[in-house]
Amino acid sequence: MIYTVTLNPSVDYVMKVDHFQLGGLNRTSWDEKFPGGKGINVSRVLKRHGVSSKVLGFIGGFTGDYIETFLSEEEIETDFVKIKEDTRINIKLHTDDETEINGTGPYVKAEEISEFLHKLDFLRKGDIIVLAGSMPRSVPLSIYHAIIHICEEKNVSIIADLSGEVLKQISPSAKLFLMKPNHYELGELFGVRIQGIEDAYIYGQKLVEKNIENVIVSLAGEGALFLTKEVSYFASVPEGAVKNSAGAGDSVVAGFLSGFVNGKTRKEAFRLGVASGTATAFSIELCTSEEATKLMKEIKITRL
Ligand SMILES: Nc1ncnc2c1ncn2[C@@H]1O[C@H](COP(=O)(O)OP(=O)(O)O)[C@@H](O)[C@H]1O
Ligand SMILES: O=P(O)(O)OC[C@H]1O[C@](O)(COP(=O)(O)O)[C@@H](O)[C@@H]1O
Repeated sequence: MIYTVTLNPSVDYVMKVDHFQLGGLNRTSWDEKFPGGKGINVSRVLKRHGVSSKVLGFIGGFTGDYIETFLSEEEIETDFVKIKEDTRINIKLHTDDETEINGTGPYVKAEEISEFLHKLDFLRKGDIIVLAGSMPRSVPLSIYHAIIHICEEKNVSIIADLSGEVLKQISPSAKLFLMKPNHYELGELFGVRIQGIEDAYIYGQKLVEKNIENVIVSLAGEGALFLTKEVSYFASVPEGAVKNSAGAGDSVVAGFLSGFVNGKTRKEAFRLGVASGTATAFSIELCTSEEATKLMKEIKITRL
């Protein structure tokens, strides 16, 4: 079974504002709401690729109800810990640029954190867990150490799509099946600025040396790198009109994972991951399986 963990889900409020004026009254020319949060996006794209998973995390209030209903309508299984405060709303503002404002998230009580950790009792050998996204401020970093400890004891494979301090804390010691930083997160991890594919390769290799089995470094419109001890690939992506890149990275993780569990080679799983990421960037919502499959032939993979 695949589990995705989103400790800090969100309602993503995507809005388009023409002629945006900072400090003025602006009106949207288009707006839409979607459930968000990285693990949730991974589960939604997995489902579109025909792979089932269960969504875990903290959820609360009217925003939490919206997310649960939305996921249940898409026939995605959830097992959230219900918390008292509202799940956050993240703003995705489309002007000439894409600007994101992500909320800090609700207050989560100590007993709600314990309830979450107890839920992990059902993990079994061979399961895969995807740990993705930020944490509400009230949740201590130690929750990830606890989750990783449980997974290691139970022989559960861990995929990490984390950033900032969390990533810094867990990556030196955790045995991970897959890690997918974007170039910015990779740079943050090593205290450097990643400028281009060569830098991404150098620092991505450092993660492979730390015993991370598969590393994907995504570089937005520049493509992505796939690095392992045995082999490394670069995938180029086609040019196209970016409609909404929120969820593109999550789609890379979901595409790779669906390819992997369906028995594709790692190279082809990587291709499906990158195609899924680009298909999501080129659409308003997360990609469909058809959109990703259609792009597969345009993803050129080079062995490094
Ligand atoms: N401008 C773009 N053109 C084509 N593909 C894109 C573009 N931006 C993102 N993607 C696709 O989405 C993937 C993830 O994007 P990236 O921005 O690196 O990750 P994240 O969403 O985690 O920040 C890229 O590897 C690529 O496949
Ligand atoms: O937990 P964080 O880091 O605040 O990120 C949450 C945001 O990330 C997203 O999951 C999108 O992530 P990616 O663009 O990295 O794939 C949004 O749906 C959500 O608003």
